[in-house]
Amino acid sequence: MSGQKITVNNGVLDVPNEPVIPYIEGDGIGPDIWKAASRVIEAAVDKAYNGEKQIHWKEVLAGEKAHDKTGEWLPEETLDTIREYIIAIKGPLTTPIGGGFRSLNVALRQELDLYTCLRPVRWFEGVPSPVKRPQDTDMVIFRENSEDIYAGIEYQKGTEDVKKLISFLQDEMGATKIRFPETSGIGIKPVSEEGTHRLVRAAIQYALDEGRKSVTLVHKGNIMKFTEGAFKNWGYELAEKEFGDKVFTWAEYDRIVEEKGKEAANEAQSKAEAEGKIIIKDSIADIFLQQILTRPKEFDVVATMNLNGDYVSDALAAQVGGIGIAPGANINYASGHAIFEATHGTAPKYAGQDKVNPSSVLLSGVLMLRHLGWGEAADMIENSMDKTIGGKTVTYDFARLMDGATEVKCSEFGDALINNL
Ligand SMILES: NC(=O)C1=CN([C@@H]2O[C@H](COP(=O)(O)OP(=O)(O)OC[C@H]3O[C@@H](n4cnc5c(N)ncnc54)[C@H](OP(=O)(O)O)[C@@H]3O)[C@@H](O)[C@H]2O)C=CC1
Ligand SMILES: O=C(O)CCC(=O)C(=O)O
Ligand SMILES: [Mg+2]
Repeated sequence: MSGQKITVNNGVLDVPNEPVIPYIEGDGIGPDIWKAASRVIEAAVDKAYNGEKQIHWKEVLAGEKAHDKTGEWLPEETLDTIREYIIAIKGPLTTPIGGGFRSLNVALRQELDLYTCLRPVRWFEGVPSPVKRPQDTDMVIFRENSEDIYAGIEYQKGTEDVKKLISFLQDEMGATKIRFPETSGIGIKPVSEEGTHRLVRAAIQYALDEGRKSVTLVHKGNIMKFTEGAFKNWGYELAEKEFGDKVFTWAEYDRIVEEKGKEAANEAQSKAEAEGKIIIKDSIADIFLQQILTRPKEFDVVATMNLNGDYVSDALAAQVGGIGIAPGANINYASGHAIFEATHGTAPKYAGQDKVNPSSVLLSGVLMLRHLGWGEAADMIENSMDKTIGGKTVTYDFARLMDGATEVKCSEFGDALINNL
């Protein structure tokens, strides 16, 4: 196979003109969307660089295809290949509910320590949305990707393990609030200072690099004090310690209120805003879900834990047209490793129908191109998307919400995008 390896030095990528990029096709709708999206990416790269740059795709196996071919759901070879080639892209993978194997998506993130799940949420001209002003939603989610209840530390009802754990909690830790100990399953929620620091650091650095206005720490710290509440406190501490006068935090605001009153605190915040400092604030997760809908302009970069980030990603995607157009990336900023993937899953009822919207995985490819420094090709795809959707040539998910749309198949939408490059 031709092509060269991407290398990384101190977290900085060295990208050859013909990089080898591993891809996982994915389960369910994966093959359909990958086929359409990869063709568009190839065409855009070819056009943007007059054939001087080219991606050499290298298929790696995971999920049902891997199981059929190798008997394993996530072969070690797949992990080794992604470790070696640094950057990869994937389609969605199925996770059984309530039993069976644990999420392969989560396993990939954990194995490669891809601690940031980056999910930008913005509206594209012409995309149908359930809100009146979808253009007001422009946020970038930094979801912690390696900890929380999502880590998969769980014990099933009735097992020896759960009995042992419940006895330990009751007899040695003084827990009195397990309501039905005989019939409980137990899940564990690890949230660490280190994990919080590296995620919040990445979010603030992104806000500075991209000229964003604020970072909101989203948590349920009033109820889960030592996990979600600690996330908030550690986030503020990190912001003040590492970013100093580049930020103004609501923790600082509260201190000014205590010392000098509210008016002085408001003045200090206004001054910080005028000086272009990043405002670091926080919001409790339940009210946050209301406010992103009612006052989306007040939010910009969002840093949160794993489960909150999962919920918030799909909720915000809805505001800008739905999960069919919601990209993402899983990144370790220190090692340089990254896997780009859509926010949505395998949508099994549409598998093999060449029907669904390939935009989420395609826009994940756009994020990947930007990450590689190939912004010209990325811009070209986004412009083509504006033009194609603006011309009302769309897949079923948008067509059902638009008047006068031409509904096309997944592959045909890919063709239209290529024509409009
Ligand atoms: N990163 C990953 O690989 C992820 C994997 N999953 C896994 O996927 C499986 C299915 O999960 P499920 O809860 O059904 O969620 P999905 O995201 O797979 O699908 C839910 C619904 O979202 C809409 N949708 C999803 N993708 C598209 C698309 N490309 N274009 C248009 N509409 C789309 C469809 O809506 P409608 O019915 O309205 O047409 C679909 O029925 C599970 O096993 C889950 O664990 C889930 C999320 C992420
Ligand atoms: O791993 C899964 O099956 C679901 C993951 C998910 O919903 C997400 O990461 O957004
Ligand atoms: Mg999800």
